[in-house]
Amino acid sequence: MADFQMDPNWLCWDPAPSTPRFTPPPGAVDAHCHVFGPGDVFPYAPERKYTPCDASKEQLFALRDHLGFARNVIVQATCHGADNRALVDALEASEGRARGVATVRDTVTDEELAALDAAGVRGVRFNFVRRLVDPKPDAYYRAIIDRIAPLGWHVVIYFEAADLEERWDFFTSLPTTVVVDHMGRPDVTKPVDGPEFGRFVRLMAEHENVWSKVSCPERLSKSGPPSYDDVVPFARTLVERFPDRVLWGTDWPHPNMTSHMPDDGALVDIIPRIAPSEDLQRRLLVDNPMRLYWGAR
Ligand SMILES: O=C(O)/C=C(\CC(=O)C(=O)O)C(=O)O
Repeated sequence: MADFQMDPNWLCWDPAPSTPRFTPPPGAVDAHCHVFGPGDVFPYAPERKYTPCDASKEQLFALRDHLGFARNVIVQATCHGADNRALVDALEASEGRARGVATVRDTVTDEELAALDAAGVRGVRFNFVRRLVDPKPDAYYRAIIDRIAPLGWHVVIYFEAADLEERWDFFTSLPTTVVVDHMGRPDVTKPVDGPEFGRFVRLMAEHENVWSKVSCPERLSKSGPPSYDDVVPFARTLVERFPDRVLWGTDWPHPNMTSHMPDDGALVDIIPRIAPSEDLQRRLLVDNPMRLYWGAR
């Protein structure tokens, strides 16, 4: 039995989040969350850059119900590397109420891809954040795309704002639907109509296959909890400009937070501030994730 110790000073998820004042529409999807271990059942990957606090599927599903959501999209995190067993276990236990985004290597077999697909995986994640992974050359990712595109899967990319200029040609050449995590991690102390976020808006404006998760105010904010006021204009800009290509997620269990651990109920209460009408809320929380993760391929 593996005996994992979470990193020193690791902030564990909030065991008693508040009940949100905002009621998500029926069928709402938390489209960005993770399961971690438990490490003694699903060991963390040897190549990981952090060892988290365990966060099980049962705990995720309890949070889903507490926050008033119907479904989850569970995203493979780097602490599990390309070992998707914890993810698949959660998908299979979800009774069809969860879909997954996996991490695979370029050596993945067709049988492995078919098994992931049968479990409910609908995309792969490419992570370019250097504190989490050692990014690979573009050709490595292209080889994977050639394998997953026939399945109708999409690609989730996670990068820092500075990477967008450097990898622009690669990101804009991807042939599948591309979902960007956490709005491309803008520096929210810069103006929402300035050149840095302008580049991200241009990415979405010029490339209709690019979607964004309007998630992670707790990671991006400098003004802090519970209202995360400085992040709201960035997320709202994307929701209003691209209402059919945005997704929202809790990011539970909030790995690698160092400033504070968010109250998941307070995160849900930000939704009506970034999606002010019922129509925008329904597209963000129901229509868009259902089309991408539960729709016909
Ligand atoms: O949970 C997230 O989306 C963000 C993460 C963790 C992560 O992406 C990973 O481990 O794969 C982060 O910024 O540390």
